[in-house]
Amino acid sequence: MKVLVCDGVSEQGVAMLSKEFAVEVKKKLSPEELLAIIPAYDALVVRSETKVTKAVLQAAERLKVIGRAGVGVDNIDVEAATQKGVIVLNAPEGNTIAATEHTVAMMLSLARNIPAAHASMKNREWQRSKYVGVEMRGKTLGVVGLGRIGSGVAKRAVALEMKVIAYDPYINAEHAKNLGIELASVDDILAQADFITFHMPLTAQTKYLVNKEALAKMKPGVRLINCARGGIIDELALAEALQNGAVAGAAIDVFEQEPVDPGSPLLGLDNIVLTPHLGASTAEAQVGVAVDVAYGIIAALRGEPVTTAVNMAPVAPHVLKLIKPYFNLAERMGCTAVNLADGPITGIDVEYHGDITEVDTKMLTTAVLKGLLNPILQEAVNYVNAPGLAKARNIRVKEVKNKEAANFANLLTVKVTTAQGGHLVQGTLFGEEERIVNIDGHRVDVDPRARIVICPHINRPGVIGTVGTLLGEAGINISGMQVGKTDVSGTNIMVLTVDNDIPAAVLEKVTAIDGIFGAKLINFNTI
Ligand SMILES: NC(=O)c1ccc[n+]([C@@H]2O[C@H](COP(=O)([O-])OP(=O)(O)OC[C@H]3O[C@@H](n4cnc5c(N)ncnc54)[C@H](O)[C@@H]3O)[C@@H](O)[C@H]2O)c1
Ligand SMILES: O=C(O)[C@H](O)COP(=O)(O)O
Repeated sequence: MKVLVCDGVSEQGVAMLSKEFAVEVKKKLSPEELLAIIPAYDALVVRSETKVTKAVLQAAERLKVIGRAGVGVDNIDVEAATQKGVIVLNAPEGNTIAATEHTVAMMLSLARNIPAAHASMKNREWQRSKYVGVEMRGKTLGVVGLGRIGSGVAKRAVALEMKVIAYDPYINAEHAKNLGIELASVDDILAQADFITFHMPLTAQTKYLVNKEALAKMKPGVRLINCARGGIIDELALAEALQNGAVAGAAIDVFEQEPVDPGSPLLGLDNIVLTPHLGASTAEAQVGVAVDVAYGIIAALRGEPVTTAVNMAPVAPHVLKLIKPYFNLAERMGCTAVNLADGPITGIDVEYHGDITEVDTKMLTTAVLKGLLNPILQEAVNYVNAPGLAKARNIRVKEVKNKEAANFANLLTVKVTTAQGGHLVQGTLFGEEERIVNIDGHRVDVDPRARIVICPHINRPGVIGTVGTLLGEAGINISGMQVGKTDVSGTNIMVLTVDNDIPAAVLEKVTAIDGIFGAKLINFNTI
């Protein structure tokens, strides 16, 4: 597997990736250079500089995962990635403190004119009256976007004895109350705040949230801070408001175009504090995001679920802990079920029994789909594209939960429906060991990690021996064997563990044995 690392990603993360994959670090690639080399890579790691466009994704024949060493994924065409089944993951927490502290530093620098005073002194001047500032205590801070960074800024502003009001359509009043602040509408914030800081992603809803009209509603002499994303503030409108004094000052870390156009009107203003997208640029944050993203890339390339994927439903850590041991089992059960199916699958029912029913099991159902679709599709099926691929093939997927689990702490059941009828596979964990415990009503105890042959047959003397002899003559060693404890009268199932792959012609001969209904070889080693 080959990993391409672009932008300045910390060495710690690169070292983690290098232990497992062939890693190449290439900084400052032009869009054309990226387009030319991307077909060779299985994974791509970026920060905010590299633009992962639709064209890049179209050219990326082998790409399985894009890791963003940071929060914002607006430089990645996530929709195009999802359509292609490419996982996009980020490192949402590693730079929270860095961006929070940078915001506070920007706010204080702005209030006390520190950058301008510093520049003046470097110019051999001593201008005390020119740089009189304002205090934070008693001022109202409006926080727009009360997520990780917004909440961190609010907490620190409370410590500065500011009155904090916040707007976030997805945050409840309890969260605000715990921070010692109040929720408010955008209009309330515009009308009341002395300082307003923005901490939400750039979306269709947030683009130019601060435009001419919004600026006109603000308190005269307001100060604005944007350490979230360029484009939340209309820069031309802001420049005008800074020039005419409606806005007393602004502290801006992120810009509509990065690097900033040298002709930008913001660059010529005195009442502005500017930094070149430095919010996440601390030593600690860069190690944090690089290590987090490396863990994500490693999991994704191993085919394991990724907790920080942005184009998959997120999984809470306590849920992941409970369901993670079942991922391989679920995938192998899906693989078994599709191998048993005797025609196109029209429906899949995944039933959960036991304590596992208390948590969200959607990702396990996706693991079943992954195992079921991978053997039959040309393209690689993963946790991102599996549900969409099932839907595109008109396969109905249903989850059923029942807390009671007969004989097992937790039991997974996969039922596939075909025009010919259906098949059933049940599995569980014995301690940490995965086991398939039922196939089509026949109780078995199969370790789903090796190469197995499943043969349904008539329950009468001589049938099993004939299969053994035939495989032996074909040079296939049988290293394990299970015969179902049957609940189904007249028929049974044998599951043979074999050491070699079996040629199709030999499987056909096994199927042709009188009393054998079929012979399906499943090589779990390929999962
Ligand atoms: N300057 C930097 O270097 C730097 C560093 C880290 C993060 N960021 C950016 O800061 C922003 C916040 O990051 P975070 O980690 O706190 O993200 P987060 O996901 O924890 O918080 C974002 C918040 O925005 C809210 N939100 C969404 N739409 C909104 C809307 N229309 N109005 C108001 N609120 C809305 C969400 O509910 C959420 O609570 C992101 O844009 C991120 O890319 C910048
Ligand atoms: O979204 C983020 O994480 C920040 O904007 C940081 O971007 P950077 O990794 O390019 O510094």
